[in-house]
Amino acid sequence: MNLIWFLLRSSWLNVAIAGVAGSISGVCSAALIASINTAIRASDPELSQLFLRFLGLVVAALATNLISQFLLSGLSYEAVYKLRLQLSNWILACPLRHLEEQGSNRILATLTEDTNAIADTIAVVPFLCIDFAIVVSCLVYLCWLSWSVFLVTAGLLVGAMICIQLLVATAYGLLERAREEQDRLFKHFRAITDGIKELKLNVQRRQAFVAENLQRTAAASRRYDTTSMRILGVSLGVSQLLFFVIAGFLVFGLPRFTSVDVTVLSAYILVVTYLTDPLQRILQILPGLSRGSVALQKIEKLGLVIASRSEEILAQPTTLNFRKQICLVDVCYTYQQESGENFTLGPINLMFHPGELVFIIGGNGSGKSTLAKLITGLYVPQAGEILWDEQPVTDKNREQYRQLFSTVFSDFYLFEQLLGIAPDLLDTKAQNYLEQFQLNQKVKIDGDRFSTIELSQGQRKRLALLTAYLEDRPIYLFDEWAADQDPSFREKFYNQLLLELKRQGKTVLTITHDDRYFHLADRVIKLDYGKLV
Ligand SMILES: Nc1ncnc2c1ncn2[C@@H]1O[C@H](COP(=O)(O)OP(=O)(O)OP(=O)(O)O)[C@@H](O)[C@H]1O
Repeated sequence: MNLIWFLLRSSWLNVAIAGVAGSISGVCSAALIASINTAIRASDPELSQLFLRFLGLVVAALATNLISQFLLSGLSYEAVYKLRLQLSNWILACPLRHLEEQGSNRILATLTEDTNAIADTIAVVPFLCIDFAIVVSCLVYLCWLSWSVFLVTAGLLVGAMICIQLLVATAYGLLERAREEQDRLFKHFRAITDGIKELKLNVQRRQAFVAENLQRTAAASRRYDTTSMRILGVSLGVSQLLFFVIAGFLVFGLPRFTSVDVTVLSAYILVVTYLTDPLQRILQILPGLSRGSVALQKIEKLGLVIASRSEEILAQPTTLNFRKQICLVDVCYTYQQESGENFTLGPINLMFHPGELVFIIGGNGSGKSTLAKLITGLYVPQAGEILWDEQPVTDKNREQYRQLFSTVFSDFYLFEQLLGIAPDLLDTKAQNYLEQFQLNQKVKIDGDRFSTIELSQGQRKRLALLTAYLEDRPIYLFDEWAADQDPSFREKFYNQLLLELKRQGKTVLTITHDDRYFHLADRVIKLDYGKLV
């Protein structure tokens, strides 16, 4: 049902018009059956008038059917289009930690599998509406013919439908489990693409990965899918049998209990036979609706909607001020892990001023990157607060606060395009930086696009640095930037680039292990297992 609500929310007026047109189409179809039934028993003079009525009904049924399908098809794809954009916006507005907890494989599965499942399902909704209208109208006609026979027929129909729906519900549960397995499968697919080198270089690892992870999950997904499809097949078979059972009961059974007019009986057989197709289609489409509903539920379970509303999102970039200091006051952050092994950073008390060069050092796993995510506003402190020029950073201004920073994290992402950067900067400054970072032989800037990003890791980091320079924010944060650089460029980074940024009045925070250059910093902050030392 939530799928129908989802459609209704997209444009209730179009749904209403399509619903009315579909209902008229269904009523006309039932009226066509009724007029065929009357024509069989009619005398010659009545036939010409009945024929005209028949023609009129054919035209009306066709026209309203087309209107309904046309409107609903447009609407379905509009709804999917909106859903795709909305989902992406929700993800973009979600706090980073929430997305990390959900895992990229689940998010990817939602963006691809779930939206496709919804698109496929929604495409059949128009047919469902029309078939539903036909069934209801035919039932009304049957009731008008003879309510006592109708009660018996309807009783049989309802009983059979309940059986079928029980089967469909079982299949629905299995489909849900198949979808859970697909999340896991996505994780393994990522392991294949991201870990291809490690898998190629070690046959035992590859075989174990395929046998224990990939094959097992794929097999479980196949098992659930196959069983659910088999159950749906059984439900289809039962539904086909249903019509013979009803027709058989009307012809052989009912006359034994009560006297039934032969014309009523033949009309009933005609209508029940006619109903076979739309009813079967409905029963076939319903499982599809289940698939779409499972997909919608998956999207809801990700909690993107609620999480994305937790902080205010800027509609337009605003001017950035950083005049006095950024203060971390008793800031704490704990990773809650299912294994129970929690890591806590803090309480941290720190202050950063404009024009300061600060090095953040510490052993592996001491919390440097976590601190960087807290300072840049990507993580929200669980205790304590951050003050920006004496104003607390809250859900209302966190997005604005984040715009103070240009960063190159150790797991940075390099966009092929220089997005959101003024074209005049691209023509002048970008070219200079390419030369300064010794990349001009390798990379060109065509419009707002790098000619290539197929580069060594060190070169890609230089391009990321170029992007950060073009952003020209008051605070720069580099997470082990120099780790992949050759000695001469590393020297240049510490002795020239960082000092130049400082001279320009930028605050530069650098996570580093290069103790040869610690003397250059105004301050060195050391972390040891989440505490400042
Ligand atoms: N996404 C995460 N989920 C759960 N725990 C995490 C996550 N990221 C880090 N941790 C935990 O936080 C601790 C600190 O990690 P962090 O990445 O901040 O350390 P680091 O000092 O930057 O390490 P390195 O020098 O190796 O980059 C780790 O020991 C780990 O237990």
